[in-house]
Amino acid sequence: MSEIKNWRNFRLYVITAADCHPGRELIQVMEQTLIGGADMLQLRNKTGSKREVLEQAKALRELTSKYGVPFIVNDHPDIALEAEADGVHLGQEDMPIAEARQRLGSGKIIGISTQCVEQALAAQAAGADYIGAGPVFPTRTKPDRAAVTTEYIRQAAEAVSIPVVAIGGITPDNAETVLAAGAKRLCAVSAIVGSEDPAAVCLALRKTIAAAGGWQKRLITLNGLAHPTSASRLDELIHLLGQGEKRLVAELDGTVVPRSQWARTLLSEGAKLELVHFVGGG
Ligand SMILES: Cc1ncc(COP(=O)(O)OP(=O)(O)O)c(N)n1
Ligand SMILES: Cc1ncsc1CCOP(=O)(O)O
Ligand SMILES: [Mg+2]
Repeated sequence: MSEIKNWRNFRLYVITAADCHPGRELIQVMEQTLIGGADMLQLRNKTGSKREVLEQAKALRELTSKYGVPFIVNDHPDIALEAEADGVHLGQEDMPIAEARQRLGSGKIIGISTQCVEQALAAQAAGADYIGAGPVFPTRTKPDRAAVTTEYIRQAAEAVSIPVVAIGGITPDNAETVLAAGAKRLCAVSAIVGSEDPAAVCLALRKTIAAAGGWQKRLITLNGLAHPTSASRLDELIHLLGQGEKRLVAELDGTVVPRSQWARTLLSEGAKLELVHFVGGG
């Protein structure tokens, strides 16, 4: 089992697809997803050389570490290890779980793609840490795989106790349907990284997940009072409080956080936050 703190609370998983954003840098696009609230990232590069994948993995490792977000490498346990990723994602035709576990050790996350309940149960029994369930809808990102429909999402959510993440053709327009089928976690690729504004799409998906009750609340202390919040970052909380435009000083656990760092500052359970308005002028 993994040692990465609280990673199971993830709700919005984003996977790279460089062909969806020609002319825009991978790292910049993925940073936008983190700013929008992605809380799990995967590097998926099906065409690059191993050297290129390793370079991208190292860069994404550095980026995700800044945001405290788990980072997974698709298909390549060896690259996951070398880049110090948090884990690997494997499909039914990839390396068997037992072999990947042996290579990675117990501290890394192993995710497995599934398309039916038998595969979900087998993955759980073999020690998978989470399963991907999909494609829920037909998708050009994985064109040869038939859609499993939301019926499988319902079945998978019931069948296993490890986290299930719904994937495939998910957009802000159909997310509610997937959540209504029992998904608590969504993964989207083209709808996010192919958008002009990946942060806005992530925020829209997060809102839908939160509205479905799937966004875990943290209990923090705000100006001395208990305050349950669905915000995971300081900027998000301040926005939810309607204070975004105000002149504010934010002190988190005794340290003043400059406004430029609010988007990178995570709120953990039990955090103590003081928000003080300051009045300018003489
Ligand atoms: C979260 C998640 N779910 C499913 C997949 C697909 O993995 P796989 O079936 O091995 O197909 P490729 O992605 O390797 O083409 C995934 N990568 N991530
Ligand atoms: C990698 C993968 N595995 C199942 S569906 C899928 C692709 C999902 O991409 P999109 O969100 O663009 O449909
Ligand atoms: Mg694979």
